[in-house]
Amino acid sequence: MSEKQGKILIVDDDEDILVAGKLLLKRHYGTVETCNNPERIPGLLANDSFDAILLDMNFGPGESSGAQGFVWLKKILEIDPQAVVVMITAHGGVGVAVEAMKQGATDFIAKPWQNEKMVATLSASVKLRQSRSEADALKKTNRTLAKAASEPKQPILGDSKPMRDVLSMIERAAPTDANVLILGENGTGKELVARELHRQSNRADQVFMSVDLGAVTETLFESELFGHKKGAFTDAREDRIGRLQAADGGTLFLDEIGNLPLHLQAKLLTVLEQRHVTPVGSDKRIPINVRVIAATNVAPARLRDEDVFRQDLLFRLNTVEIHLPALRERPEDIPEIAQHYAALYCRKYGRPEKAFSDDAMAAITAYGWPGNVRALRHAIERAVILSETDTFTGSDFQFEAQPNQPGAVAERSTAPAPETTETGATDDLNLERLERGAIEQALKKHRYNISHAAKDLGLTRAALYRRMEKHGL
Ligand SMILES: Nc1ncnc2c1ncn2[C@@H]1O[C@H](COP(=O)(O)OP(=O)(O)OP(=O)(O)O)[C@@H](O)[C@H]1O
Repeated sequence: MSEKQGKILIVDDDEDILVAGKLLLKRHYGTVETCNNPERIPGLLANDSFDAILLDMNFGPGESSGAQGFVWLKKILEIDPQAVVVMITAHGGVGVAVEAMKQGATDFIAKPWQNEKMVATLSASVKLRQSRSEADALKKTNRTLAKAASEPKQPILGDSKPMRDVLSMIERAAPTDANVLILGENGTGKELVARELHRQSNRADQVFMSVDLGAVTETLFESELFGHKKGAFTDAREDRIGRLQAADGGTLFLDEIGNLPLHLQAKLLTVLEQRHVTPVGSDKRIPINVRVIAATNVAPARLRDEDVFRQDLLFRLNTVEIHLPALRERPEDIPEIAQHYAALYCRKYGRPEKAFSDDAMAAITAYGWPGNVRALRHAIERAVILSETDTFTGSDFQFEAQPNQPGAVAERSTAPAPETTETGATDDLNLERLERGAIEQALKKHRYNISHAAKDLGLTRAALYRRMEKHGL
């Protein structure tokens, strides 16, 4: 907004002041309204929004205590807490003006005023109003976005005993603000559970901020989490708010916490203990109020090894621990999950809904699903796209051989493994197939630990997930 467009209100019972003020300010602002009776203020504010209000401290002959000014200042701020009010004081009434500022006035002008001083004060006040309005609008947008983001997009499916226990833990832990550590293999639904904890918590209309610690590089860890000041390092071209500060008031989800190197674990612990962050290059400590939910696929026994994970950090994170069972430990949940995602993808791809033949359901229920629910979901999506029959049959699903897995089903893969020569080099130079082969190999090598497989392949976890989806893995 340029100053020419601003809207100013002058409230004073002295007509001369009103005329002089209007004449002066008209040159700088789009609208200047005047009012000689403060009783009209509520009516004016009900119909209009002003960028600044000039308010006299005293109304009526002989008044000099400023009492009425305080009354009307309070009233204005009740009607519009973002209002910017500049008090007009009698010469020598500085003490009263200072008291008015303590009570919420933005500034004051002493009568008789100097024109330049009046214009400068009003200009600063209008800018303040503008930034207050912007901050207010941003807060409202944030709240709406946070609410939309925490709407339940995906139900947590499964009615097996272990899943009923998980749901009951969520219900009990969610409203308490206690830190929660979620443990489970890749694809078991850890992030889904974290979002559900947030959704059922008292912070549900605040932000849910997710940080994938497996994807944050060591060099950028502090800047990403704690923020930085402009100029703190070569690439710091402007101030940046860290993820922890951005999560203020809401829930901070620390995913892949088990992948954090020990020295960074120490830094994270300090911040969580002291409940404030200091951006890189700044000496200002910023208080933060976050509920921490962390997740990892690292096995509990390994997490309790102090050479791998700081035990003081573990104790800070695991006030409540939720263990997500692998899908092979609850095969009775598979039909419900399969049917849910089949219906979802049939709708998404505009296919008529399809049932599962008995042999198809038996095959997917018997399979060990090393990639857990995520892999089952992808298998269903692929079957929806490729299946040409009225019902899903066993041949619509491809399973990897799992020799050591109870319940493993026949091996069948769409892409034949690239043939290797005696030297171990491959003759098949088709890039797509090579990529698929390398990903399959890495996943098997790391027992479907996505972070480790991604690292081995030189990819981020997100990039690996995208490629797994592309190849239907
Ligand atoms: N119980 C469940 N019901 C429905 N969908 C589920 C369930 N568990 C997981 N999923 C789905 O599986 C996919 C993976 O879930 P999610 O990302 O929460 O797993 P994760 O354990 O956090 O995985 P990772 O450790 O690899 O990050 C998502 O698409 C999610 O919707």
